[in-house]
Amino acid sequence: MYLVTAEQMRWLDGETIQRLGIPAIALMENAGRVIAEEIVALCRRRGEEGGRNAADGEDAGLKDAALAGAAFQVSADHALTLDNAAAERWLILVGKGNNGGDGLAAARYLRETGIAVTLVYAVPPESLSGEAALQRDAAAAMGLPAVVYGRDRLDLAECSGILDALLGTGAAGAPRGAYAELIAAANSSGKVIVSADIPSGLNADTGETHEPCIHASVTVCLAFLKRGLLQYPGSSAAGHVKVRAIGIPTSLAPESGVQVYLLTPEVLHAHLGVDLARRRSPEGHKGTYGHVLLAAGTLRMSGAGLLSARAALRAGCGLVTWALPQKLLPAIIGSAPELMLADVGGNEDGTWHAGSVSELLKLSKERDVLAVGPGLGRFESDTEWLRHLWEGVDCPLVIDADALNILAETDYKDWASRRHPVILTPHPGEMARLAGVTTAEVKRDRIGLAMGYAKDHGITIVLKGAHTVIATPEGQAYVNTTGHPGMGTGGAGDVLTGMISSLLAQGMNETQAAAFGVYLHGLAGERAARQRNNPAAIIAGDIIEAL
Ligand SMILES: NC(=O)C1=CN([C@@H]2O[C@H](COP(=O)(O)OP(=O)(O)OC[C@H]3O[C@@H](n4cnc5c(N)ncnc54)[C@H](O)[C@@H]3O)[C@@H](O)[C@H]2O)[C@@H](O)CC1
Ligand SMILES: [K+]
Repeated sequence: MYLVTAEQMRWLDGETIQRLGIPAIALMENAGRVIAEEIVALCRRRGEEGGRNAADGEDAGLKDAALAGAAFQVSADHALTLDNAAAERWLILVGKGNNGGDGLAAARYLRETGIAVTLVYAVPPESLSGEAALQRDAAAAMGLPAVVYGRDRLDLAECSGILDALLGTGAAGAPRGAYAELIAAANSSGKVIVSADIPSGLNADTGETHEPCIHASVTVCLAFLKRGLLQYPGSSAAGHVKVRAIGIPTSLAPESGVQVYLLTPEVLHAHLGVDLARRRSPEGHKGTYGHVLLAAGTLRMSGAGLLSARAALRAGCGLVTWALPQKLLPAIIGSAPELMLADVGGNEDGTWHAGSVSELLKLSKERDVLAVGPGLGRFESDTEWLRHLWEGVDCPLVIDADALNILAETDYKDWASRRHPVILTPHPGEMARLAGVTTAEVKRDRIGLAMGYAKDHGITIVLKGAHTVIATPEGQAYVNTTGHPGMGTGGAGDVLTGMISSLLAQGMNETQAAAFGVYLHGLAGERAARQRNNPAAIIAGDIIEAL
């Protein structure tokens, strides 16, 4: 599934209208219809929860008896049929553009089901133009009641739900005037809100929410997912997102320049070529599945290394060698018998020493991946140390945690010189240090920033957080959907580093390893949450055990 920008969406709309010859009003009719269907579905769920369909059994019995002898059967349009329609009163907030037009079309379909609707125009209806004006006239001809905000009396307390069709992908900047007032009033009404396409007040590309922004329970996203719906805080404002087709062919998408995908099993398999079944050769042995070298851990943060190493093994590689300061050895020996340990010297207090670089370079010759960073800490001349690894290690590099902070401080930026792939796995704070911006700037557009950085530097970025973004050197990005807030726990990132390294060692390319690693990590977190019965109880080790 694609994730588009507002500009790409405009291009796709335009091509459908011009190249395919589908009139814009037809697309708007489809939009109105699918929005109405989702509102009906929501009302039905609400009715069922309220136990209002208690008499259904009796009805069904009668219908069965009547149909038993019938040769000819007719059924109503189920998607637009609602038993308790008379109990519903919806306000349709209508903006000036095509988003408002979608709302007007939806209002007509809703009225057909028996739901009472009132149109609330944010601007005088005379100011609507194009297809939106056609919809305005159709609604008026059908006799739908309408008020104009600021001119007529309006009481939001009298409705059972609100359709937000104020602003869509054509919005520019923070909602102004009547738009802002209606958004604020809708949010404070306590009523259920459904947004047409995107919540009004949301930046469709970045997920930034302007002040004010609609807080919807459901967003009926039209044709293609908009990037902003997958980025926070936009994700929270959108509520449950339903993507509905309106007649714009998916086959046009590649030409629109879209480069961002939702990370689903289908994308992993069909687009990225990942073998989801993870078949192993009957002839395979530990040497077949790759060997990870991990440089991680200090005396005070030995757990980070241990978690990474164990996660790598659980993710399927044949062997893991953990290179660590000598002082850690007595504490670690026996804690994970499957691991190989390599003493690389170090300081008296159990921290790393820059002199370890020659031993690491030697060790890396026999290994398929070097993962560096979890619990590494900082030490004297660490920037030189990392530069030597960068230049000298003849296999893919995965760089995490403190190693990212070291990298951010080096002036060594000869990224293109590496023959083998580099994967960086920053959280937003580390990403900010790498890119020389603030954490707030990273969060303002996680997808855009990760894509730009990965492409500029020819590396793969795994920007962690809710909906982790994987950005490739070729300029594509994948946005993850697995996982949950319970995974915000110490060590979860170390586990991910181990998993990605393990998949690389098993022969996946850097995009496959990063994307599949992130996806599996989230899935394992979900399984761990089910096993514990509560996401809050999860610790990083549970994620490893759930693999
Ligand atoms: N063919 C198409 O283009 C289709 C578009 N669709 C709908 O059309 C939407 C995009 O429509 P438009 O491009 O007309 O734009 P919008 O309907 O999103 O809104 C643009 C209008 O809102 C006003 N406006 C913009 N920013 C504002 C702000 N900050 N404060 C107050 N007023 C502001 C301006 O008057 C502008 O004309 C989509 O989100 C979707 O809902 C659908 O009807 C399907 C087909
Ligand atoms: K909207």
